[in-house]
Amino acid sequence: MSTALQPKPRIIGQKARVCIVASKYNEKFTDALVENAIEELTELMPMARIDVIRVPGAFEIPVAVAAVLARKETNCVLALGLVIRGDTHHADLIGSSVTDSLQQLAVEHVVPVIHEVLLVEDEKQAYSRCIAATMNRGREAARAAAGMVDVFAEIEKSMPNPDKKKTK
Ligand SMILES: Nc1c(NC[C@H](O)[C@H](O)[C@H](O)CO)[nH]c(=O)[nH]c1=O
Ligand SMILES: CC(=O)[C@@H](O)COP(=O)(O)O
Repeated sequence: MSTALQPKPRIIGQKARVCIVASKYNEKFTDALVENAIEELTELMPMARIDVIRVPGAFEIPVAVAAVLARKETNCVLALGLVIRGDTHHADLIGSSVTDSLQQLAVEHVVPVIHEVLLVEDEKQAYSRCIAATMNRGREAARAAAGMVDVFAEIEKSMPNPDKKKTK
């Protein structure tokens, strides 16, 4: 399984609204995820408005994503967080519940939700994914977001939805 970053998608020239929902827990790492995601988004989607919402821990991410999607203003949500495995099963419970909820929200609202709520073994794994460049998951999130905004624009162009509001 490749852990390296996927190539950059093409630049999105249109306006779009993107929202980052990130947990604060393990702040040194989650702050770095957010910073990397914003830098990459700014390059790939220069016309996008980027909102950032911070929640206490990874478990709180899905409900905040739900609140954002309920407003129907956003083209893509990036969920960013870091769970470091402890001694109990708590980390796995959070990881699978967050994963299931994010996918359910994306499909239910038909809006891409990018999943970079990471579950790692230790700070070494966290460092290489949140702070170092080679496999930075904040940048990966931004690339996936730009790719999905492009995919949705293509779908809209080839199969216009007459019920859809004109602008987001
Ligand atoms: N241990 C980690 C947590 N734990 C906190 C939970 O996410 C949650 O805030 C709490 O259970 C209250 O509902 N969160 C992380 O994001 N990362 C961790 O390593
Ligand atoms: C994911 C957590 O909240 C976790 O760090 C808790 O640690 P432990 O499993 O040792 O209670």
